[in-house]
Amino acid sequence: MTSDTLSGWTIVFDLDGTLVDTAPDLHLALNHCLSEAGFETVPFESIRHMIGQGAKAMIEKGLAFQGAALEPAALEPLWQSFLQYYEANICERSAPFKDVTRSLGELEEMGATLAVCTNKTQHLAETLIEALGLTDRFAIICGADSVPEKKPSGDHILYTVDRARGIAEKAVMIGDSQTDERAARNAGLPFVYVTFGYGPSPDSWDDTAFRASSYSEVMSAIRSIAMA
Ligand SMILES: O=C(O)COP(=O)(O)O
Ligand SMILES: [Mg+2]
Repeated sequence: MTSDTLSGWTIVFDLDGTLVDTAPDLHLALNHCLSEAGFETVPFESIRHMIGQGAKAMIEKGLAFQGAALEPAALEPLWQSFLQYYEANICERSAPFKDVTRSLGELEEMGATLAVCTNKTQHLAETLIEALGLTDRFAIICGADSVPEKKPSGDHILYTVDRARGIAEKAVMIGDSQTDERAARNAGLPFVYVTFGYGPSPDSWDDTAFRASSYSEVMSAIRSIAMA
């Protein structure tokens, strides 16, 4: 591939489970807020299925895991406690997945613009990416609270592409969950599903969806999309 193969292309990445393995730190923060409020903690193996729709949804799933539920107002203090703990301990054990840093560099060399579209809050997403030294890689980081409707709304992705000064016709979404796949479909973007994240895997596949079990497969998928 020539060095400008991806010129004009915007590659949009989900954050948790796609760029960064955040499960260990999210697990500690979730258990902190649950136990502080007098609930049981949840085992690490269960956390993967609770990530992907934002922190509030994760806390609700942590409660449901033990047969509990709270009204929105009663959930608020747990959410605040989660946010406070997580912000202070956001990058204790979190790390980019294998080959992420190298692949981002290669995409940049090929002329692509890189962006993050995440259901994390804007502040937490920026804090994590900064802690990992990756801020300069991205034209834009677009958190759930910086758009009117978060993923699975396609608008979250389209807004991200627009703010990265890209165009939807030359954009790809990379993500680890059904939420990402639905958002990509709603936005009309090709989608690359990474199998090493937290899932759940998409419930529908068409010819615009690719499956990648490593960053080298992510790179191949992006190449075939751009060359189609
Ligand atoms: O924090 C979450 O639950 C989701 O974040 P993601 O959209 O980056 O996967
Ligand atoms: Mg994710």
